[in-house]
Amino acid sequence: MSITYTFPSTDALSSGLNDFVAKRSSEAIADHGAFTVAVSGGSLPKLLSKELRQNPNVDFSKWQIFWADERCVPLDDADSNYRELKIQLLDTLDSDKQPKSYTIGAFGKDAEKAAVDYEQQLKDYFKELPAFDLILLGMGPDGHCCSLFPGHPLLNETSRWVAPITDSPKPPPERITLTYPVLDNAKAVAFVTAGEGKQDMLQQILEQPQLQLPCQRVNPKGSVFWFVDDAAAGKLQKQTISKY
Ligand SMILES: O=C1O[C@H](COP(=O)(O)O)[C@@H](O)[C@H](O)[C@H]1O
Repeated sequence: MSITYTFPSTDALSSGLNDFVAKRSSEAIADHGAFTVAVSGGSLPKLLSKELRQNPNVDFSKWQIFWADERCVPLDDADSNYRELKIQLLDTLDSDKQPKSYTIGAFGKDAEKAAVDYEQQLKDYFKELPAFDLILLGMGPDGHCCSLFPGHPLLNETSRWVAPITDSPKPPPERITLTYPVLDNAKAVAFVTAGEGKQDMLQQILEQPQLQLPCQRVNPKGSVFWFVDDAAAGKLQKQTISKY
């Protein structure tokens, strides 16, 4: 099942996302004592954190945060997906509210070593194929999500949970990414995208399923949600959209 929610502005989008994530977090913590979430980079950390960081009802200390993809750079590098979430969310939380963050190891540009190490971190926590409570994904202007790019052989990876990529068309070239076996085993996946620059790609992804772009190939056991602003939704047919 896929549901698309649109919002009149990016502030309203952040607000809707805050409600949604807070509810998912509370339900997961009530059910099994933790909220396992995989977070993307790009524009997502800012859209996610704007309201969420001030939400007193979210028990961040029970969050287990993994990254949907990460660039093979130091954690304090401007390209680090971890760094962006740290700035937008983690640094704003009190020390007793800090989540557990599972960051990429320090292997320089060695994406293979980083992927093996990150998969082991997932295995140590989940013991079996991860069933994330929520995976939060962005949508690149070419339809990529995580570091799964159109036409790339990694789209066909079926055994690794975390794969290396050394030829990412978007810099930096060396990255690691969750693979479809993990994405498709999630309890819920939420795509978040905003801005007029995403209009054409969003229309293709939601209304031209035959294209089989990376975002369209995400087919989890749980539901898929799209959180988009009106600017990005400008070319969608009305029946594609639901009210939040
Ligand atoms: O490189 C990446 O890009 C995508 C999309 O980013 P956006 O800025 O267009 O939202 C992001 O989801 C991914 O995590 C990141 O590594």
